[in-house]
Formats: sequence, C-alpha cells, structure tokens
Amino acid sequence: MILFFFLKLVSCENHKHRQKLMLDKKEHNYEKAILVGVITQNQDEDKLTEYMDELEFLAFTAGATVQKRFTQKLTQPDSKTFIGSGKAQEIKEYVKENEIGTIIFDDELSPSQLKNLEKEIEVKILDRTNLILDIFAQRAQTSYARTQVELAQYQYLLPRLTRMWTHLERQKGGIGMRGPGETEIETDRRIIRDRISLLKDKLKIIDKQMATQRNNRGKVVRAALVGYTNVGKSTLMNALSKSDVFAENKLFATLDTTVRKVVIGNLPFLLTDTVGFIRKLPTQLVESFKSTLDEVREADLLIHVVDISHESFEDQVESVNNTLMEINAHQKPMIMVFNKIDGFSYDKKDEDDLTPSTKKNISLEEWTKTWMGKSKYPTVFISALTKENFPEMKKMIYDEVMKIHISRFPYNDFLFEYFDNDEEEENNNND
Ligand SMILES: Nc1nc2c(ncn2[C@@H]2O[C@H](COP(=O)(O)OP(=O)(O)OP(=O)(O)O)[C@@H](O)[C@H]2O)c(=O)[nH]1
Ligand SMILES: [Mg+2]
Repeated sequence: MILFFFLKLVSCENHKHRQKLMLDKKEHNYEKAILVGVITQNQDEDKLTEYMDELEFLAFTAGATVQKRFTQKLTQPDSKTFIGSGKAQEIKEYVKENEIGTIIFDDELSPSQLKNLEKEIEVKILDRTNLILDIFAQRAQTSYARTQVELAQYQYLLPRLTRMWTHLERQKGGIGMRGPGETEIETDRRIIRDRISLLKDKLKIIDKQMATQRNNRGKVVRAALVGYTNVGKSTLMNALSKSDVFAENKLFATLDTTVRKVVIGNLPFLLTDTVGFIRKLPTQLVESFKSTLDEVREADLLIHVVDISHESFEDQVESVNNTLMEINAHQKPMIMVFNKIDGFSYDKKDEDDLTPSTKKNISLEEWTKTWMGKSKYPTVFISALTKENFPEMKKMIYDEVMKIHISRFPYNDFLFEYFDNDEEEENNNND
C-alpha cells in the first residue's frame, strides 16, 4: 500500500506539490497500532521488552497508540513474511477484530516481505526505519531539516522500487517482459533519482553556507551536546545558556542545530544542541543529516549526556559511542554528564538477602565505582531539571574548555578566572 502511494506521489507532475505531499503524507491522528518483534538467538526476552518499549515510544511520538504487542521466537526470520505463517494468521485475526490500522515491525523488512505481509494481512505495515523517517518528516521545521529528511525518504524508497520491480519481473517471467508497468516504474525511478540529485545539490549549497558560518564564529572553543534521544540535551542547553530551545518528552524533539554562546566564569564558548541518536539509526538519515552532524564532527569538546534514570542507559551510551565512531568523532575530548538523577531509583536489597545483585540493585554511589568511575572522561551526575550538582558540572566544563582554549589560542591573552557567580552569568549569557 505504502509503496503504491509513493508511486502515485512521485508520478505527480508538480514538483512543489509533490514535495509537500512527500513530507506531509502519513499524519497519524493517534491511529491504533500493534507492534511486532522477533526474538532471535542473540537476543533475550528482557532485551526484546526494552526494544519494544522503545518502539512503542517511537510509535507514540509518530502519533499511534499501541493496542497490543506480538512477539515470536525464531531461529531466523522467514524470508517471505518475516514472521511465521501461524503468527501472521493470529495477527490478521486480531487486526480485523479490533480495527487496527497499522502494524509496526521492530526490524527493517525487505521489500518482498513487506509486500507479502500487506497482501496477507491487508493493513498498512511500517518498519522501524519507516517509522523514524516519518517522525523526522513530521518534526522537520526548517527548510534545511525538511530537505535532509526528504532526501532520506527518497533514498529509502529508491532501492525498494528497484527490488519491487525485480520481484514483479520474476513473477511475470523475466526477460522479454517489457510492458507499460516497467516503463512507469522506470519513469518513477528516474524522477526519484533526479529529485535526489536536486536535493543533494540544494544541501551542498546550504552545507557551504553553514561551513562559512562556522568559520566566522571566531576564536572560541566549540562544545557540542551529544547523546541518545530524549536524555535532556535541550533542557541542559536551556539551563546553561538560558535560551529557549524546544524540549519535550517525546523522541527527536530536536532536529535542527542550535548554537548559543555560553559563559562560565569569564570564559566564553559556543554550545551546540543537536539531533539525538538512536539504536539502529537508519543509514539514510545519518547520511543526509551529514551537515547537522558536522557540528558534532567539528566540535572541540563533546558533552555526552546520558539519562541515568532509563533502564537501558548503558546500551544507549554504547549506541551513541558507535554513532560517534561512524561519523569519526570518537577521539575528541569528552565529558560524561549523567542526567536525570532526580528520577533515578534502584531496588535496595535487604541486608540478609543473599541472592546475587542485578543492575537494578545498584545505587548511584555504587555505579560510580563501576566502569563509570574508571572512564577516561571526566564524569558528573546532575539533574538538568532541579539543577543539582550544576556548580560541579560547570567547573568541569570550564576546566575542559580552558584546556582546549589554551592549546588552541595561545595568543589570546585574556585572563579567564573561574568563579561561579550566577548573577554575572545572567548578564553574560544573553547573546
Ligand atoms: N526528571 C527529569 N527529567 C528531565 C531532566 N532533564 C530533562 N528531562 C525531561 O526529559 C525530556 C526530554 O528532554 P529534552 O531536553 O527534550 O531531551 P533531548 O535530549 O533534547 O531530546 P531530543 O531532542 O528528542 O533528542 C523532557 O520531558 C524533559 O523535561 C532531568 O534532569 N530530570
Ligand atoms: Mg533536544
């Protein structure tokens, strides 16, 4: 269904009209959805629950309410329908009975799996990538973000068009079957390719402007907030720069980069708030958000924000580190900021309880003695909401920025002396 819709879209004559449709397409009015996840050999059930929780949050952010979760244990996904046929039947019955409009899979489906499932169950089917692209499309505000998202959408679509055609071709008997169908798809493919190169050109121009802007920022250290989505980067940005960046309890609240001048002590530096990372970030998005990520790549210092109240925070840290590696920003100086300590809780064990401790029994104090304490990066525990431990964090940021400042701009003979005076900052921070 979706592919068909896309095809209709790209055949549309008017470019502007088409672009608008492309971005505005699936506006979900809190439609009813179900989730489907598969446990494979290298996953356990706890992990699956965590992944499904995240998928449900993504679905909610996109505008769907989840009615039920379906899971299945498989040694390997079915090549035709991803899940087994019995499970597909069970889902079909549930969907019919409960008038479900959307099925969301946690994994990326191959084009033929998607097609077979839609044929079998007869409702709209989305995979994780599709869902994330959709959220980005709904949330992109500036023309820059919209251009990046549109590029990612077309890049997602293009191989699916190709492979879908290959699939049809095989059905029809292959070579020699050159009919009107193919011409149509060929035309659509050409239109998409043209559009992709147009968007790339457009982005190149913007990239150049942004690079110039970055170069014009003068001799100041640049720090960037990085971290998993929804950990509190924008909230921290607002607290540090007294600005008003949009923050909310949904995923990907921030798509556009915001840069603010921040002064700690007497030391001015630039702080960038940027898009959050997520597990299995679609590659199309990483690529088309290249210049947004340039802010991270070109930063002198990374402030890695972690939501320590989230039960999967360790996985999230790993995920962020992997993405940093992918964009080649993993060797920069970094500060680890463990946020949301106000929301942190743990199951304190009774003293006579001799069952082995799990991660759920670890207090903050004990966490600091794990890998966290041994980290080569300065580490601090804060709450961006209550501002607990802000003086400690500010001193830490100050020290790191100062180190970089001295090595970078040795002739910038300003005397920056550290002091923590909020009143002074109030005056300095209004840029
Ligand atoms: N309890 C608690 N909530 C917080 C804290 N910091 C941020 N939040 C909440 O966490 C949610 C996400 O905050 P954001 O600042 O939007 O997070 P972000 O990292 O910018 O998220 P994206 O832009 O979506 O990647 C919001 O509802 C904040 O109010 C904190 O220290 N404690
Ligand atoms: Mg944000």
